[in-house]
Amino acid sequence: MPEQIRLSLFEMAAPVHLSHGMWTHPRDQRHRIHTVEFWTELGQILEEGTFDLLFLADVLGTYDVFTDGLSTAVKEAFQVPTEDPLIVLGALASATRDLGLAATFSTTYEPPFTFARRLSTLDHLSNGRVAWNIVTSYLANAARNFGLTDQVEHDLRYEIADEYLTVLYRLWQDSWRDDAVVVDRAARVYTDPAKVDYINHVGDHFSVAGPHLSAPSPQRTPVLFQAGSSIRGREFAARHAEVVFVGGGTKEKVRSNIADIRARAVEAGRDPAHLAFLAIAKVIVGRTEQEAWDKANAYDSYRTPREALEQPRRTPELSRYAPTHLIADIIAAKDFGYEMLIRNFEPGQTVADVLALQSRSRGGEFTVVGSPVQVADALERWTTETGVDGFNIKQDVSFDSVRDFVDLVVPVLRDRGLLRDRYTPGETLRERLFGAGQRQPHETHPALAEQLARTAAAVR
Ligand SMILES: Cc1cc2nc3c(=O)[nH]c(=O)nc-3n(C[C@H](O)[C@H](O)[C@H](O)COP(=O)(O)O)c2cc1C
Repeated sequence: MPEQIRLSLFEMAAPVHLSHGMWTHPRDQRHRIHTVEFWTELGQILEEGTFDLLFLADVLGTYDVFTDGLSTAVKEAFQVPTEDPLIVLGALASATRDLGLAATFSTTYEPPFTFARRLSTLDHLSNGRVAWNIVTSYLANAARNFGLTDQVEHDLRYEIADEYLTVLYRLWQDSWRDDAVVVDRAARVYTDPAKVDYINHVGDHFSVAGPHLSAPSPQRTPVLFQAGSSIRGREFAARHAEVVFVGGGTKEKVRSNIADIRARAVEAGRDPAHLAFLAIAKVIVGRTEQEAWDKANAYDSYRTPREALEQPRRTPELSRYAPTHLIADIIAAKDFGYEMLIRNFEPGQTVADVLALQSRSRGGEFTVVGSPVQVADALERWTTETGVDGFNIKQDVSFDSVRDFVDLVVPVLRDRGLLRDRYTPGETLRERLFGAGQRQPHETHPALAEQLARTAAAVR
């Protein structure tokens, strides 16, 4: 049986995540993101297509980085207005039964104790379907929303995040034993006090006594996602992530990103086979290739021109450089958005190489326009040639893009044995991604490795 392709839908509780301008398409439904009905409908389509999970991105500030301040971001609905993804996941826990539910949360601004409880609650309510994408946040406006004048320095953010994770692991894994809750009415013991403990963490950035307020949830530690691209970000991913989002670019670049992170995982004492990788993919499918291209061209007429949004936002303004300018030099100068260049390109490439690739792939990442068989071929080729385990699929028009994918591509993937045709009842998200019985992180993951070391020390 061939390896199954992992499918995640890449979304955000906002009218625009990455599909600039597509909210102007008459069929787009994202103006309804603040309604339970929108998420219920999306969740049901994804479960019909037996997607592994829905992933919601998040930011804690606005993109007031354009020359006109706030205006462009607000007019274009560019990641604003945006609703709290963790609350959306709560609604989805009830509206769906099997779909994995993943959201971004930043380790830079809100303390770990309350966040630990929120995720445990979601893991309980969803019967173990929750995943967390760990970010440290990159928007200056977010810093100003939390009492700071500017962002915490990049590598320090990751240092804080490391300690944040240590606190969470101790709350999730150590604080309550599996059999702590007994609900023994006759003996008048709800929870056995010998099986719940303080964590008494005192570190450079956090001081948390515990105990954790939630009883152990099905996965205890939710499935951990990460997408760092800097050296420090990759080190962090190699240590903590179970699923890593790798950027697009060329197949060679994706392959080398995966090899790099797996090698760093070995250095961190982990089994590199216990990391899965998802690449961002944009898919436009029609019943025929012609229909798909007609759709792609029609969509293009609704997009906000790339120059109006993307260049000033996340990617260096490449027009300021000579075509022969080396990517390595832009990265070394840390020009605004340089992280995207690290993720997607090789230092030896030039500005001309980047521009050529961006225009070929309509956005610098894996894009496929075609018939159902052509799309399935491309997805299959990408997994075998790069080693990614699956895709984080973007929508142009919600719900049409995912509806097309489920109606047209999913049957082909199922025929080829690349996608399940039903879910396994009662499995947690981690079991779905890493195999039956894997409810908690693998033994070499720090969530467990550190706990095992502490238990061994206590026994000695
Ligand atoms: C698929 C994907 C999803 C991401 N989602 C978010 C997100 O929701 N919120 C966020 O602040 N950053 C998000 N990022 C950005 C990364 O977390 C990270 O900040 C960025 O890749 C730069 O890496 P660095 O911090 O290691 O330099 C995402 C990146 C990728 C590739």
